[in-house]
Amino acid sequence: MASAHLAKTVESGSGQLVLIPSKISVPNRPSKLTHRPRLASQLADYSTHQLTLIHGPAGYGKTSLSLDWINQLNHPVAWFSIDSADNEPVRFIAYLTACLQQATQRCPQSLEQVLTANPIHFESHISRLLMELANTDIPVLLVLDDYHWIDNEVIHQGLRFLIKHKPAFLHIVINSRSLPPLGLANLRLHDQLLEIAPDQLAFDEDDAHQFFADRLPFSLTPCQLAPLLQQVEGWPTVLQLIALLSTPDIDSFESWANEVVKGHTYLLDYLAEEVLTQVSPEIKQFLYFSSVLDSMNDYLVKTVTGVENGQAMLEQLEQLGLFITPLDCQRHWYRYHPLFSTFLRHQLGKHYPGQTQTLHQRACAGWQQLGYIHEALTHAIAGENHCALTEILLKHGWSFYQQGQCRILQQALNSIPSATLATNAELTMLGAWVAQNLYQYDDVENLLVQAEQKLPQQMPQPQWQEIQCEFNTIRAQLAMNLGQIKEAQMLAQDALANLPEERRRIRTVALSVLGEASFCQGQLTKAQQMMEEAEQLARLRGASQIALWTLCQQSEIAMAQGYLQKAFNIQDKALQFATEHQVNHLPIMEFIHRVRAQVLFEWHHLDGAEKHSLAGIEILRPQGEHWFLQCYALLAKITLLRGKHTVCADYIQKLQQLMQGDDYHSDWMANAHATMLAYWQATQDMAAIERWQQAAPPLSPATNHFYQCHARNRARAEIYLNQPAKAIDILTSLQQQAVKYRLITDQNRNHICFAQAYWSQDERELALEHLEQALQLATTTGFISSFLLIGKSLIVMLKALKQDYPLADNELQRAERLIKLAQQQRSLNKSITITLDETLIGDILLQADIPELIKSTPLTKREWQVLSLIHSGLSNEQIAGHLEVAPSTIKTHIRSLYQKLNVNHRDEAIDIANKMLRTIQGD
Ligand SMILES: Nc1ncnc2c1ncn2[C@@H]1O[C@H](COP(=O)(O)OP(=O)(O)OP(=O)(O)O)[C@@H](O)[C@H]1O
Repeated sequence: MASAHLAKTVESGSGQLVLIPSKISVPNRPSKLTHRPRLASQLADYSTHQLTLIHGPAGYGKTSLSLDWINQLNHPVAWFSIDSADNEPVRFIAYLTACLQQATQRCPQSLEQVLTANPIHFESHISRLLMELANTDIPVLLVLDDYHWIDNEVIHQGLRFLIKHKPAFLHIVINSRSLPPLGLANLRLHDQLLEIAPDQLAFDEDDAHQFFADRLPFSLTPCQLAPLLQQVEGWPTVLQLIALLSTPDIDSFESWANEVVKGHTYLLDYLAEEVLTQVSPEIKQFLYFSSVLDSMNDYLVKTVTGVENGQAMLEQLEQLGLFITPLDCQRHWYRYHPLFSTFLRHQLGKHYPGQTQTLHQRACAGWQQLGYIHEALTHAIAGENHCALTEILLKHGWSFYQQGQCRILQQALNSIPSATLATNAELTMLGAWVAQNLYQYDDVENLLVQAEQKLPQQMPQPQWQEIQCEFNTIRAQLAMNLGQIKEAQMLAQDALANLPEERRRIRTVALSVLGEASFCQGQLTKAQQMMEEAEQLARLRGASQIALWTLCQQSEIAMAQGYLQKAFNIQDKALQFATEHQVNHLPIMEFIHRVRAQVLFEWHHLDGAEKHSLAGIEILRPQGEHWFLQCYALLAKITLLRGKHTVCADYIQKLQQLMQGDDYHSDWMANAHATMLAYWQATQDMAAIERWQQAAPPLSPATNHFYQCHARNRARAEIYLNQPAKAIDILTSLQQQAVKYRLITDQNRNHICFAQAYWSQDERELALEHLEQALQLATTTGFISSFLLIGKSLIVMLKALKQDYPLADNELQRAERLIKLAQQQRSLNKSITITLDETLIGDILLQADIPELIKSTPLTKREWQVLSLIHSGLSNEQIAGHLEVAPSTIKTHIRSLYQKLNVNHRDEAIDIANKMLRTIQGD
């Protein structure tokens, strides 16, 4: 705690020192002091040490920790709050004596002497003091708070003497920002020093959690707390500043915390008052100049600040507790606390305007000299050093790109004026690939067009043609990403025909574009071969982005072929590749996580699917929410199968919002629409389905999985809107194409849709035929979830299938597992959604709680039918029409039915049917 006392020596008329009582009183323990058990247990060991030293930068909680600690102890405490004026030996010894006298009620002579005799001999006075204090066995704690004010060697020497000769009952505690020269190394060596260092003083998550819980009207989750704590590196004063002025709701808390962390004026003022006032002008300038460095060593600080003794300066800053941390055991590398850095940079701008750029340029040269190119590039950007930027990018840009360092590349390229960039083909291509990689498609075309206006005049025609081929390959990839298959194919073919053999990297890209185009056109085998070849070439050239892209494509092809296990294994390869090449952060990794989530979802590994969808979102967070569409669609389907209505509704809303404002690739749209339709069906939102149907995009030839998905969405909408015949028409042509192009996964999905359509049309036999074929294909695909999305009616369909068809063992097992899962599934809509069917009657009769009469006097087949139709909400006339009999016949059936069910009204009959069905439906 910085002393609140005025550092004034008051002398009475007699020349006696008058002591300020509050400097030797233990400060009041603040009521909301956070108890820190981790540190308390360390301090509990104090009596076995000669000295306790609590050291750390300003406001790190040294005083607070001591106050909390002594509050737990039952001992007398001699407390001395030191300030700048106490650097005088006489004054220091007077206060030291007085606080000990006050705590022990002893040594009156020493006090008398020190207050009157002037000058005194420091060490002999301490000897006298110790003699007077002798013969007591009550433990006493002497706390010297803010010892960093002392730099008088006489006082240090006296204190070393005191520490060495102190009696056992006395324990000395020193709180200091700097490391005092009190023989610490020797004490450490003999295990005589109990030391609480800055990294221990910093608040950890437990401390911070308790601290905010005592102060805020809302609680912070670990996810909110951890990043904040990381940014402030546990510095209690900053947390106090955040808590003190925080508003009563969590949203403004976060923005306020953010403001403080970025360098709020209160924090800057605190540091200016508490820290800068205590350092020499040379140190101040060194701090300002070196603040442009995120980490530093002797060479760098010399290069940047111009000092001759860089290492000695760094060690001195550490010794003074100036928010500097060594980064290695040898203490060659250091860094400042990030908030202190912010503060220093602020001061640098204020006191040395115009100097910052020069310092960054020096730092850039320094890092380059040491061979750290990334750091050099950062400073070249900050120093707007165009020459250095161009030089570094031309020399190292592509290797940065291969390592996936697209963000810094983009920053660097953005720092070069666009007119300059356009005259450099290499940098333009680098920029275009970076933008395409970051999904900033508009920027790709802009960069290419600008260069096309300048470059042809700068070089011979053949060279320009070669460059244009490269430009067209980038455009081919872009067209592919935008779903313009023909355009992409044309550009890639042209590039391959005209690019020289030695341009291998770009030829590999063109090959992968052609592979993808083949895939989209239904040529799966050809696509697979091209992608494998492109993968090999990319691996040979160490082109990690292209290698990953081709692996993703291979995984998608395997999925389309129905080989989900193969797709899964390819994804493993991709994940392993990314780890080996340390490119797990690349935007393309979202693709891998997404396809992995799709497979896991199909296999009903919902937790795994969720994990990978969330991982995909995290990877694309810097790109913005637009790119979350696919992962949101997956998460919506997962929550739908889990029966989590509210969460699912949230995701559906997000999908709708994203699609309102943006244009997406057909693949993305089709997946999102499929999810939305499944949700509307589950919630029986027919109006939404109708609206979707009216605005649905037109059908395209379904040569690939996304056009198949799109057409199937149309068929699904027809089924849900009770137009199964229309659905069957769409599905029939869809299935023909799926068979023609060997799209097995789509065939599997189409069969499921067929089954649903025929079932709702009461075409039981055809429905079961398709269901059986779907089950057959599922032995290859491993499908579970696509079946479950049918909802509860899957139960009765599968029971009927089991009864009517001799199923192979593995199909039977899958059918039984599906029935179980469908029964356990929580639906979004709590109503009974399955209908009474003859297949279910056997199951129903086995239930314990059905009316006895049904068991003893079973319903006839007709009566079951009638009960089923009553349950479906049909009137007597409608039932008669449906069964093609006279209304009077239906009345007779109903009378008999009521008798057997022992009921008098229609509602009661419906109620019983509901109960019976619920036992089958589960939920
Ligand atoms: N255990 C704690 N509980 C609550 N607040 C704390 C605690 N430790 C530190 N703080 C907060 O941090 C601020 C600084 O703490 P403290 O004065 O103890 O630091 P210091 O290291 O002694 O500072 P200086 O270097 O200026 O002497 C306090 O005013 C308080 O708001």
